[in-house]
Amino acid sequence: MLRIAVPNKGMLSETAAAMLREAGYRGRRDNRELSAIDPVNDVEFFYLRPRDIATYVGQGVLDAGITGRDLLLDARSEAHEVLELGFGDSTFRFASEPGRFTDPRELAGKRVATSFIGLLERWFEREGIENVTLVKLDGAVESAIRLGVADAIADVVSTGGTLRKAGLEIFGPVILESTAVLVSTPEKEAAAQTLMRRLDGVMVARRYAMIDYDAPTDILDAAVAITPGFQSPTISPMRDSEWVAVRSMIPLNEANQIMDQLHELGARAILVTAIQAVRM
Ligand SMILES: Nc1ncnc2c1ncn2[C@@H]1O[C@H](COP(=O)(O)OP(=O)(O)OP(=O)(O)O)[C@@H](O)[C@H]1O
Ligand SMILES: O=P(O)(O)OC[C@H]1O[C@H](OP(=O)(O)OP(=O)(O)O)[C@H](O)[C@@H]1O
Ligand SMILES: [Mg+2]
Repeated sequence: MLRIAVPNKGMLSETAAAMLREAGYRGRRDNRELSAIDPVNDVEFFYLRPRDIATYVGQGVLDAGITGRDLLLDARSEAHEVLELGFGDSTFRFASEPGRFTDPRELAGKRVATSFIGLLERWFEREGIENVTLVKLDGAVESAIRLGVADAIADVVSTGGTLRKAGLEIFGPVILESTAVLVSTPEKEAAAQTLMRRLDGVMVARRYAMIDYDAPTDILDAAVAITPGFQSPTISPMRDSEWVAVRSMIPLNEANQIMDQLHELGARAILVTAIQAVRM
C-alpha cells in the first residue's frame, strides 16, 4: 500500500485535498482524522503538518508527500521534488522598517527572525554573510520587529498584505520562489508513478480544454498551426470532401482568442469543452 503525506492544515491543505479528490482518491471525511485508507486505490493518506512532511518522506517511512518547496529545503531532508503542483506559490523575502536596510549584507551583526532557520542559514552561508543572529519563531514573524526581538525578518510573502499591515517593507533579492510540490525519495519514486501521473493529469485537466471545429481543407495548415495540441491534432474526414473535422487540446486561458482566430480563418462549428480527467 502506497503511503502518502498530505498537509493537515494551513495554506496548502485544502487545495492538496481537492487535487487528490480530483485525481480519483478518497481522502478523509472529517478534518480531525489523522489518516485515511483508500482501499480501491491501495493508498493510505497521513495528514501531517506541512513542515514535517519532508522529514517523514526523507526518512523513507512515507512514500511521497505534498509540501512547499520552502519547507522541503528548510527540513534538510533526503526527499526531493518529483512534481510541481501549480498552487501555493509564494516568495521568501527579507523585510524591515521602511528605509532601514537596502542590502542583506547590512544584516551582519544583526538579528533576523524567521520560521525557516535551515533555509536562511544556508542562504547566508552561500552569500558569505557572517555573524547574523537568527531568531526562530513559529509564525506571525511580522510582529518581531515592533516587539523588539529582531532587526529584520525573512518570511513567506504572497500578496504582501501582511507586511503592509505590519508597516514593513521588502528589501534585498528574492531568497526563494516557492510552490507546492510532490516529494519522494529515489527508492520510492517508482511506486509513486501512478500518483504522479494522476496529479499531473489533474493539472492538465485544469489548464487545458478540448477544441473541435470544421475547417475547409485549404485553411487546414493555418488552422492547425493555431491548435497544434500536444502530440498532433486529430483530423477526420467529413462527408463534404472539401472540409475536415479537427480535434485538439488548447490552453484554457487562450480559448476565446483561439476561437476568434479560427473563425476569422474560415473554420466553423467551433466547440470548446472541458476536460474531466487526463493521463498524459
Ligand atoms: N499566504 C500564502 N500564500 C501562498 N502560499 C503560502 C502562504 N503562506 C504560506 N504559504 C505556503 O504554504 C506552505 C505551508 O505554510 P503554512 O503557512 O500553511 O504552514 P505553517 O505556517 O506551518 O502553518 P500555520 O500558518 O497554519 O501555522 C509553505 O510552503 C508556504 O510557502
Ligand atoms: O503576503 P501575504 O499574502 O500577506 O501572505 C503572507 C503571510 O501568509 C503566511 O502567514 P500565515 O497565515 O500562514 O500565518 P503564520 O505567519 O502564523 O504562518 C506567511 O507566513 C505570511 O505571514
Ligand atoms: Mg504559515
